[in-house]
Amino acid sequence: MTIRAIEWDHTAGRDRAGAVRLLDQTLLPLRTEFRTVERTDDLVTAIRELAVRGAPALGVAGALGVVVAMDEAAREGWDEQALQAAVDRVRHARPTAVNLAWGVDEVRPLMAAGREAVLEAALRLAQEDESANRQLSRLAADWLLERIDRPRLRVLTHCNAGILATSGWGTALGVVRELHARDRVELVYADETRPLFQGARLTAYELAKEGIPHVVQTDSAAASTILRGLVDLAVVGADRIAANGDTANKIGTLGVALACRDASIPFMVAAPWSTVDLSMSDGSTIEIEERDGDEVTSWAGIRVVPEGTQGFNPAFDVTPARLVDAVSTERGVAEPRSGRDLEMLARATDGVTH
Ligand SMILES: CSC[C@@H](O)[C@@H](O)C(=O)COP(=O)(O)O
Repeated sequence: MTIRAIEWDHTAGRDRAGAVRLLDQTLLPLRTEFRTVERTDDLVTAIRELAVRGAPALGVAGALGVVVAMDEAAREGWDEQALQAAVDRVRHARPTAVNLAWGVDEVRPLMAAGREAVLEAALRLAQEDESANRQLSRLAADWLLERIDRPRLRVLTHCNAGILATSGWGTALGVVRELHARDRVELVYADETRPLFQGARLTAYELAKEGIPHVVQTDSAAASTILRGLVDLAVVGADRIAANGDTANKIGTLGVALACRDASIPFMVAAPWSTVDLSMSDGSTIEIEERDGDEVTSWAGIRVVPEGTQGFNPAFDVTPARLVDAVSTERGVAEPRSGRDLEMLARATDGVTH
């Protein structure tokens, strides 16, 4: 699958100076449509609506968002304060995935060097994301195949951590793709991922395109599927990983991890280093995005709860390090449950780039 969730279109935009091109993920899998974004607030809206989503893709959105803001400032005659405020709006569009702020912060210092320098850095960041994903997928597959003695693996995943959530290849689904390339996948159980169905709509879309055997199950089936012995491992992406291995990911991930622990099967997190937040020693201070309750109380625009009943809609949960067997990154595989956490991996690989 060669589709890109987010890229820079060099000739798009009103004056053909370039603009962000997003695959509108709110419409998949029924429609494949793209949004051309050349205004900061349209990018913020696209991020909030989840037209572009997934932590690594949000990192790219953050970095390219700085270019969008600079171009808009030039067009509209904004002063420096208005420009910086626009960049901040992108940076804070969603709170949980550290990649979004990271993407902005990576290129922001280059603003003084001019728009081309920022654009070049943002495009490099996107490229590096894809190569990081490929590397962490290879390392993850090696780790898993050393530990699970089966010709082909039955894999459970939650939400969407594939091509659509990154600038290419994918993280958790990148691991699945790597295993599939080695002819080691029997079946993927994709949790549908309520309330916005990233698993049913997006993960199934990617797996189908790749020809990887899969089924979609309700989120509430996951624990039972695991305890019935139908699954050999779970692999998920992450929005933020604290130094000790506590991991924020899509709501429902924690239940998967608890079931994996009870069944004594590996629970793996797959994420590029840009998702690791060493400034947080543990996950207790990770801000959990709370989304509109209507996403829970309605389905396809139809209200499914009684009038007057409110929805509660935390978008992420934090899985404690004690439940995380492995975190595969491009810098290596940490094993938080055994005490080999991200801090240790950082120290061991300081200065190592892949
Ligand atoms: C490689 S994507 C990792 C995570 O960002 C993903 O698992 C996830 O939870 C995405 O949530 P979303 O709300 O769709 O942005």
